[in-house]
This record gives sequence, C-alpha cells and structure tokens, in this order.
Amino acid sequence: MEDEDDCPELVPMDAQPAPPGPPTPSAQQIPVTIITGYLGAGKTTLLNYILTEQHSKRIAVILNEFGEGSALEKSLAVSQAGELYEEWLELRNGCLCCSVKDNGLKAIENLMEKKGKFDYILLETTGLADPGAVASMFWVDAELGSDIYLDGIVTVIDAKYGLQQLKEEKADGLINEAARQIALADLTIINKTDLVNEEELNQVRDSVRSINGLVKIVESQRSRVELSEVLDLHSFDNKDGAKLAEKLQLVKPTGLHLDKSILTVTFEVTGDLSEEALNAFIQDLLWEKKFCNKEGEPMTVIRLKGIVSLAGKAHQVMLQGVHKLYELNETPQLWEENLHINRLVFIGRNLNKDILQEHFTSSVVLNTETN
Ligand SMILES: Nc1nc2c(ncn2[C@@H]2O[C@H](COP(=O)(O)OP(=O)(O)OP(=O)(O)O)[C@@H](O)[C@H]2O)c(=O)[nH]1
Ligand SMILES: [Zn+2]
Repeated sequence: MEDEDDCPELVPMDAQPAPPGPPTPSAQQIPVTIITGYLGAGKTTLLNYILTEQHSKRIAVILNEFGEGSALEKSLAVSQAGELYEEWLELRNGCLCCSVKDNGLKAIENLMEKKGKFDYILLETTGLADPGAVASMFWVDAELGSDIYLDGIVTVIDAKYGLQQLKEEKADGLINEAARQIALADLTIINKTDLVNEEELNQVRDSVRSINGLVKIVESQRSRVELSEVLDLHSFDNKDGAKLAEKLQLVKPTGLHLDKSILTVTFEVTGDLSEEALNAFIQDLLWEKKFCNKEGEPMTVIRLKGIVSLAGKAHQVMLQGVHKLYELNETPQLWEENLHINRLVFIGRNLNKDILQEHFTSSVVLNTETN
C-alpha cells in the first residue's frame, strides 16, 4: 500500500524548468477541467454521466468536498464507474482560499505519479468554493504546469433555484459565490430544465448572460450534455488566438443591473501598447484595485481576456486573467499591417466601461492609428 499522506517528491532543481506562462499544451500535458456550481446544481451527476458515457478517454477525478457524509456518498458514486483513479481531497472547515491550494496541489501531484494511467482530469469543487483560487494554482505552480494544463472552467447552474441563488445578498458586500462561478466560467450548463417552464428558463439564461458576456451556455436534464461541449475546450491556450479574437468581437457588454451585481464590459482601442504600461495597468486593476466607478467603489475584476498589440511585436498577444493572476502570451497569429485592434473583456463588479477605457487609452496606448 502506498502511504497516501506522504508529501509529494520534490522535482530536482536541475530538472528542465517549465517555460514561463501556459504555452500551447504539448502532447504530454494532461488537460484539467474544473467543474463548479452551487450546492446541488448537478456537478456530481455530471461527473457520473461523463464517467459512464465517455469511453474513449481515461479520466481521473478529484473531488474537493466538505463534510464527511456527502464525501463518502460521492466517493462511492464515482468509483462505481469502472476503472478510474480517485484522489481524495477534503477541505476541513476554514478558509477555502488558503487551504485549497496546498491540498489541491498535493492531490494532483499524487495523481501525477500515476501518470500514463489516465489522460484527462476532472476536478469538482465544492458548491461554495471559489474556482478562481483553484484555477490559479495551475498557473502558480510551474512544475505542475509542465504536467497539466487548465482546459476550462465549467459551471453547473440549477435552473430551478439558480436565480434565487444569484440574487442572495452577501453580508459586508462580499461577492455572491453563485455569480462569481458564472463570471469565471468558460461554459455554463443550465441543468434541471425539467423543473422549469420556458419563461423561467429564459430568465435564468438572461441572468447568466447578464453576468458573463463571453460564456457559452448549454442546457441539460440530469447533466446530460454532449461531451465535446464540456471537454477539450482549450479556453486558456494561446495557440488559438484567432479564435479568441473572433469571439471577443461577439461579446455583448452586459449591465441592466443592481449595484452589487457582476457584469461584463468590453471595449476596443486601435494602436500599439506599451508592454510596461499594460502590466502596470493590469496590476493597478487586479492587485491594487486603484480604479473606481462613479460612486467611488473600487472595480473588482474576476476574469479578464483580451487580444492586444504590443509595440514591436508582429504577433497578436493574448491576455488571460483569472482572479489576481494574469498572463500575456504571444499567439502564432500575425497582425495585419495598420490594423491593430486591441480588444479587452472584463468580467467583474463595479465596472464602468468609460472610466476603464479612459485609463487604458491614456496610459497604455502609445500611438493611435489612423487609416
Ligand atoms: N429534477 C432533476 N433533478 C436533478 C437533475 N440533475 C440532478 N438532479 C438531482 O439533484 C440533486 C443534486 O445533484 P448533484 O449532482 O449531487 O449536485 P452537486 O452539484 O454535485 O451537489 P453538491 O456536491 O452537494 O454541491 C440530486 O438529487 C440529483 O439527482 C435534473 O436535471 N433534474
Ligand atoms: Zn457534488
């Protein structure tokens, strides 16, 4: 028997260091999909469905749970599904953001010792977890990053109770977790459509869209969705810069809103950017929270995406941000001569498009093109 409590072996210092940033995944890297969603939305149902329906991939599952009763139940539910490898990740009470990283890394590192035995990882987070913290750990840990890559964040929403969950006001102005999970998502699955009528379903759809102008939405009963819609999304890859550029153009800004809600703003600015000033802008926004809306409340960005033109670079550069982490990565896509359109999408709270764009244009853009 392996001792499960052993700390993972450290990789020797002279081992090949991972290149900075999340590059285009290599064939050896294993994709990880984070499955999140509010309590009872249908995450475990989705996992079980994927594990029983999908036979072309060997999938490892990591559950990240509170409370022993439900943990035991889920462990059994998942391990019925034939040959799969299960790691146990239990967060004792306390701050998720702090504990998730260490425990999560340990579970994944343990799992990676069984490398070769699986080719996809699904990670279910608890209903109350902040998936941003989980997603961040794949970026922070360079060694881990050389073994696996983040493929996408999937948020399951309860068609019946989702709206109610989204409207819950949090004490002290904290961000509503259900809304945060939608803000972070690459794909949302509106589940339990059997429990609502068309009008209710439309309302849920509209609320999801009002939070996240980028996210793809599918609907399901018992979490039965096309697997190709859930797995291999490549949401964070830089190889597909052209696809992202296209997608960013279709983003609709959102915002028929209550003060505290999360929304999407987007703008485009032509010209080349100073890389240094862009870094400073992003850090002021994500780390320092220096920008405020008209009411003087600091803007909080949960997810950030963009395609930008950096001075001196012929290739388009992809900007990805989750939580407080962000990255700039060159894509294979070349800019057209004199048509350098920077497109940015921000999902978060207290965002004011005009103020953001104004800061961006005045501090980051070097030269505005005329054509
Ligand atoms: N009516 C209906 N019930 C569903 C559907 N999908 C799942 N359920 C039920 O909803 C309950 C919760 O589903 P789970 O998959 O355990 O939800 P979860 O998100 O994993 O829940 P937690 O891990 O507790 O946060 C279970 O009783 C499911 O059988 C659906 O489409 N329609
Ligand atoms: Zn679950």
